[in-house]
Amino acid sequence: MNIMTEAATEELLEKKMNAVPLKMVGKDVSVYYGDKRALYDVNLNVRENTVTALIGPSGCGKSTFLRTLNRMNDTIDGCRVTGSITLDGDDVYDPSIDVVELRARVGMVFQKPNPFPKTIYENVAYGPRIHGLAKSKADLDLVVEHSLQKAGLWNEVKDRLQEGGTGLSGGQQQRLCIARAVAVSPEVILMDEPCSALDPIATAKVEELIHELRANFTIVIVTHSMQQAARVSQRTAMFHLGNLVEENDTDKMFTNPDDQRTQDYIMGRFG
Ligand SMILES: Nc1ncnc2c1ncn2[C@@H]1O[C@H](COP(=O)(O)OP(=O)(O)OP(=O)(O)O)[C@@H](O)[C@H]1O
Repeated sequence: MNIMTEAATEELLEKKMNAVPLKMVGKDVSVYYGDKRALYDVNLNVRENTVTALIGPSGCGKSTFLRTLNRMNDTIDGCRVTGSITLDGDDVYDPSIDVVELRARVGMVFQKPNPFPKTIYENVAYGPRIHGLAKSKADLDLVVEHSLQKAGLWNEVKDRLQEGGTGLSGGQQQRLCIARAVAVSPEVILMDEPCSALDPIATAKVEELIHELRANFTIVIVTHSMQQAARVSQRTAMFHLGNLVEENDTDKMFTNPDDQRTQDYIMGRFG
């Protein structure tokens, strides 16, 4: 019988994870809102075709870090980022980077479903059209269909593509936003508490979807729910007061974390 010691199991896990290529790398990332520092020298790797969950108490900097990955912080007045973030080895803050292009490669799904006030079809077709990803109307129809399929929404909407996206239920709207993100063939999808406005059934559907999307995309998700982090992610990063406390295999993080602060947070002792 082969009984592995805890240390051997951890070593094996680490070896396995180290074999997964790095998609995005954050090095010494600090973020300031005016004079206020929100992140302190964060070093965090995002691995390919992996779901990485960002957890930690309110205000610890999860969303701030998430937004550095596709430069959404650029849109906030007075926000300054130092350190470096790379995507496939390229600095995303390099002045020569086209930010629109970057956000197509690193897409985002927000907390509150925010479909455009347009038809279901147009919500999904808009991105591929502006990025020139479809050569003909037939091409575009296919992109729309495939994106809605990947978002697990096609069967529910295929007969009402010309109806308004805002007429869908909250859960359907969020899956429509996921279809919209997927439509431009991103490499990374950032999700900022994507289920916080959804009921348990819609949440379960989105979580199932995250599982499926991992085959084709790299996903980073901010969540307040530790159960959700445990269910959907393979890696978890714990933030506290703007610091990255620990980044680890999700199972290990929730059973035997390295840092006492993670243990305390998981046990509900703060936050
Ligand atoms: N636009 C902003 N202007 C000024 N300060 C900000 C801004 N956005 C965030 N902050 C501050 O930066 C810190 C980190 O906030 P952030 O939203 O990243 O935390 P979070 O962990 O995602 O929190 P929550 O779980 O409550 O969403 C907080 O102190 C917050 O008040």
